[in-house]
Amino acid sequence: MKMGTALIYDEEMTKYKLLWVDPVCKIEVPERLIVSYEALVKSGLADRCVSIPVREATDAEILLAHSEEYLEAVKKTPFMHLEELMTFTQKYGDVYFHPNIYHCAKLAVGATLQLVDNVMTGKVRNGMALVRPPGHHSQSSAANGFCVFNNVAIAAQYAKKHHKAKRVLIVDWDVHHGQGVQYCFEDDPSVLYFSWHRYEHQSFWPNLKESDFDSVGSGKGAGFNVNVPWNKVGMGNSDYLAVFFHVLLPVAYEFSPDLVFICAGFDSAIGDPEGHMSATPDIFAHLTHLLMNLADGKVCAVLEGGYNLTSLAQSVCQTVQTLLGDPAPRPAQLGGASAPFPEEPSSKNRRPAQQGGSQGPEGDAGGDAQREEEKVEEKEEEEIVWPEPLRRVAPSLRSALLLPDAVECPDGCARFTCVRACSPLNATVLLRSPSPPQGCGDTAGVMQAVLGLLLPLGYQYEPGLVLLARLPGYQVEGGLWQQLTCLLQGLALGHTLVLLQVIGITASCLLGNAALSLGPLVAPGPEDVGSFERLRLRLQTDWPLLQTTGTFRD
Ligand SMILES: CC(O)(O)NCCCCN
Ligand SMILES: [Zn+2]
Repeated sequence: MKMGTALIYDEEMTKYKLLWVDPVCKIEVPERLIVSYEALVKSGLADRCVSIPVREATDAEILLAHSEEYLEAVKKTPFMHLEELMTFTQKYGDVYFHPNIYHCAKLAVGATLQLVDNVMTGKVRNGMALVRPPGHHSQSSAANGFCVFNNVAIAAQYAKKHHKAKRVLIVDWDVHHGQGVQYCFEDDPSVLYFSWHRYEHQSFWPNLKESDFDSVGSGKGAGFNVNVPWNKVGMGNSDYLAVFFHVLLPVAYEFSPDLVFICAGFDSAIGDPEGHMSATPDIFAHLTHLLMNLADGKVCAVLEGGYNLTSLAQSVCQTVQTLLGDPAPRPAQLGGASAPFPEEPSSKNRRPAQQGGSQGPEGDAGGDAQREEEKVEEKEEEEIVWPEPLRRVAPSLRSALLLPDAVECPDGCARFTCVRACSPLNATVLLRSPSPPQGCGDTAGVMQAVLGLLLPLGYQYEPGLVLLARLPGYQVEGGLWQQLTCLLQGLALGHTLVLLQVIGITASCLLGNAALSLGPLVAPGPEDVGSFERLRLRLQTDWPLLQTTGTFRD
């Protein structure tokens, strides 16, 4: 199984900015990329990644999701002077142009396609493209929401065309609805688009009726568009995990994609001036981990939004460190709606005053009003603090095995005589016993129980150790066993003790490899569904993460 995480970034994409006063666009600053990349370098994560160079997208690639006339119009912007750029910008909503933004937009698409090439050809297992301008709002003939070309929509079309991808999953955890992606794949059953987004009954930007939960796609694409609108702010870690367990993951496993994109916008993190959500940066480690066993681990994360420079940098690091295979941290603040953090934070996580950005033309009238508004906003922002994510240390030895002498030790594992001796991340005790009877329960039913019961319970219980036993009588077939072994490593900081008869397929998971895809799942049997639902209803009063109805009623 291929290892390695690609990181695609080029500082050229920091070389455009807002050239006039625009209170809506002033948050989209070059520093977003700078602080993210610097945090990856400072934490040592950048060095652990495979650095892949960016390239410019070709016209043909851009035309996979945009019209000729739009591309031709954008091609003219490098030669425009300020007034022409402002006039051109007026044609679109909540976006700005700059003489260098066309070049950067081609690099953002090209970087995303480089990531797809390296993942789909197995040169790396997964990766992240740190790009700007973002993409998920731009449409066939329109720039929108700081986006010029739709990086992920183009890349999904590209993966289908050039890498024969049959089913592509796009998970959009940005706090804004990526309507550009939804429009692009509206009637396409080969691309499943999932988005949660701040909505507040259509009162939040982009104020679209089609961002509501009843937009499910059309024609052959009906059912392949999943919108989760947040009708209030302050959604937290429990809400995000509950949506993954009870909505996204069952659909994603049934869809069984051969490639996963993440529209990785971090304005859904705490402290963001757009999102006003309460989820802490460490939650992106868990969201990433829960997606990494789809598509045989082929995950391409592409930066979208994120405007609090502190939570953005922390969230990017949490995401990349998980793509690298490090165990996820203990999730903070689980158990129902997020509670306000203690007054005295362990660190001063504050949004630094915006450097650079919108210095309008001299003597502009808006200056004082804008400074007033900024003071109000800064004050509001100042109150939001959160704990610094804990350092996640991956032990040098990932997996150790206690084996009978005659049994060969799989590559990458270490034979040990006692767990304490080498304090590995996980450990396995191999039991000698007659070959196990065949599996029980159907795959879909077991996966439904894993996603809808076992994982929510496990996250709420926060065990110090996960004990996995594959013993006679209650066998699950290999692919399921791998999914279970991988998914449960998101708990207990990855400390997993496995008791089993057969080592091969399990060792691969314990070494951090992705579980093999289960293939498209059929509906679980009615008796499974019934017993599962009765159990969930009985348990949910004690385990809020099992709740699926009360959580979302606004
Ligand atoms: C990429 C993005 O989703 O963060 N853009 C947000 C634009 C907001 C305009 N009011
Ligand atoms: Zn956004």
